[in-house]
Amino acid sequence: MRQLALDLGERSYGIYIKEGLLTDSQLFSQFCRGENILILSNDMVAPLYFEQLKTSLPDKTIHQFILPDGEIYKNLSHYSEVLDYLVTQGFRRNDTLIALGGGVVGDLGGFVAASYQRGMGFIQVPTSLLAQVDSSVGGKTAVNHPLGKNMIGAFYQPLAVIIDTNTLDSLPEKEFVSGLAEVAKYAMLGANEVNKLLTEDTAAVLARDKTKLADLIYYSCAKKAQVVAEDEEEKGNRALLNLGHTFGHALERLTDYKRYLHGEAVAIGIHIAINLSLEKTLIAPKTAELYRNLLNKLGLPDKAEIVANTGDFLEAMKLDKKNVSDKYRLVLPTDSACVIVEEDDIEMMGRAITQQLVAA
Ligand SMILES: NC(=O)c1ccc[n+]([C@@H]2O[C@H](COP(=O)([O-])OP(=O)(O)OC[C@H]3O[C@@H](n4cnc5c(N)ncnc54)[C@H](O)[C@@H]3O)[C@@H](O)[C@H]2O)c1
Ligand SMILES: O=C(O)C(=O)C[C@@H](O)[C@H](O)[C@H](O)COP(=O)(O)O
Ligand SMILES: [Zn+2]
Repeated sequence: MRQLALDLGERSYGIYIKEGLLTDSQLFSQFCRGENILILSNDMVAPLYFEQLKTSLPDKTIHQFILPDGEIYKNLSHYSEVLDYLVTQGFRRNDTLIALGGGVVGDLGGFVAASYQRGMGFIQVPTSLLAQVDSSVGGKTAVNHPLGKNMIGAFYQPLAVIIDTNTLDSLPEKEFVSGLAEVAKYAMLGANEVNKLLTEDTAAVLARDKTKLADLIYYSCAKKAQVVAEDEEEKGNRALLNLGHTFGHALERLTDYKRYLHGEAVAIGIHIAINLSLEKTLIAPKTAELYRNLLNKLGLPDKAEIVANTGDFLEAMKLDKKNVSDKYRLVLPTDSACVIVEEDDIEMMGRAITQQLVAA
């Protein structure tokens, strides 16, 4: 088993990566608190994996809550439905919520766990690539508001992240590729092992070679754990993990969370960030080309088909959580890793956005 720790003092936790962990009852019994367990999942993932997970919890009373599948359901109304269930079933603070699914289930479930009786036990069991390399680690939990992505949430760390890499066998290709955007992000943030796997073993990664994937997940989580351990609540360098997200989140919001998967929107957002880095001469054209080629080779989109003007984009970007003043706070790639810059040149940002838009 590959294993990592996210070092947060008394709230440190382990990230466990191996094929078949869904049925590892020893591992689950180590982290499940209380008598009652709520397995939160959705109507795509639950039919595939709920029963397996249930066998790992023989001594507990198991409840399930199944959300409809999709980003559009990561909202306050579904958050509230889960809370209603916990209250009416008499869950206690000492009980545990297990999020079984992709980032949507993990983000919504984490926010429920954070707020139910001011914090119940929480375990992340991510089943999509994106959730295994990114969303299950680091404690950002949230739901969307119609006007802004992840607008309502909390920092709340899980007790453990248990990654069964076998679940990736059933993940649709488009979702798999979407997860690779966040992996490419780590490469651009200077995670050398991740970069090496993506560039030298591209075919094996795309063919979902088990060993390469386990390595990719391990090194991605290691990079994220290191950044979060140094800045849990995004007071500084954690914002680097937001590369591509200022524009990506605006794109998701302008398309009502329906048209682009999160990773797809982030990939387009990274291209916009590269455009800005080029204009500000923060990056050499050769490095920019390398990054663009990497994203293209992974099968990610580079242009958004959207009926919106740059004004709509810039308006949506105003709600970005990184902003601390009237300026936009952006993460921009350089020849080595990325930098955080404050920007208020609307014209320049408009040009960078326009280059990645095509008429729908
Ligand atoms: N909290 C964080 O740090 C963080 C980081 C990155 C992304 N996110 C959030 O995560 C979400 C995106 O996550 P996602 O890409 O996992 O989306 P998702 O949760 O919608 O899952 C993607 C799709 O794959 C399906 N699926 C998941 N696992 C499967 C499996 N093993 N087999 C078959 N189908 C499976 C899901 O039902 C869904 O249809 C966004 O809401 C994004 O904002 C959060
Ligand atoms: O963990 C982080 O920090 C990230 O920024 C990871 C992102 O991939 C993720 O999409 C996150 O949910 C974005 O956070 P937000 O604060 O911009 O909503
Ligand atoms: Zn993301």
